[in-house]
Amino acid sequence: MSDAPLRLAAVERRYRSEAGDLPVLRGADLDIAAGEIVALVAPSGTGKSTLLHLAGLLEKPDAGEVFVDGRAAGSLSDDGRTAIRRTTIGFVYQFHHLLPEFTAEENIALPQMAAGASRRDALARARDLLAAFGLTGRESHRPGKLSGGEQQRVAIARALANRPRILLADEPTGNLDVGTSDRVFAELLEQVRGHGVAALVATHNPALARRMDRIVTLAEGRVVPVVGED
Ligand SMILES: Nc1ncnc2c1ncn2[C@@H]1O[C@H](COP(=O)(O)OP(=O)(O)OP(=O)(O)O)[C@@H](O)[C@H]1O
Repeated sequence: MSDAPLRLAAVERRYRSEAGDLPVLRGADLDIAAGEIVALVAPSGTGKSTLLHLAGLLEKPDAGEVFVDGRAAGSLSDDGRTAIRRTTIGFVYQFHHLLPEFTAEENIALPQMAAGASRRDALARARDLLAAFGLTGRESHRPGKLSGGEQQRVAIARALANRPRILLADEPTGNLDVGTSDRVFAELLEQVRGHGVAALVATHNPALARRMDRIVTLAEGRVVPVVGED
């Protein structure tokens, strides 16, 4: 039995439509160790979002199993899955989904409070994370008063707020210029390595992918390694 924070074993997912069945994942296997960051680089439509949704317990596989810290997600109730999503998994979406009526620090504090932290502790951690991502001075800004890149950094900080065991990200630095993207990614790496997070990052950016521990792609519904060309 693997003790990897995240393990997908023989996962299958197909979508049904009037045109027939579309098998997207057909026996996908993936293990991510604590402190390991894996790049998922695959053409559009091959199933990256589907894989991230299954890993994040947002969808259930048609066959196979997702293990979080060795526990089979299929054996959990809906409440149990929600609890794991809240406390164990951090998500960074392509479109950040920050709450517009709350400030940057509140956006990072709220998931901590939902997981049981006091408002005071949650805000203190929010400020630390904002500082780590270069956003000191922006704590009280609402998302509408932040640039796209700043909003994305707040979203990354929010994903890390509950010290997740697993981080799932879809183009986490997509809106950032090269210099900012480098710095934000360096901080993300430090958080992942320093806190033993298992991270899966979908990206179309080959330079970013090369900075991760390994690169995988999707081929015929399976996860396959990409061997470096240099
Ligand atoms: N809810 C759904 N119902 C029917 N088909 C779906 C559904 N979700 C995804 N698909 C189809 O499944 C395939 C994989 O979709 P997915 O979003 O996982 O791809 P992706 O690799 O993330 O693509 P992109 O890089 O464009 O975001 C696509 O052909 C898509 O049209």
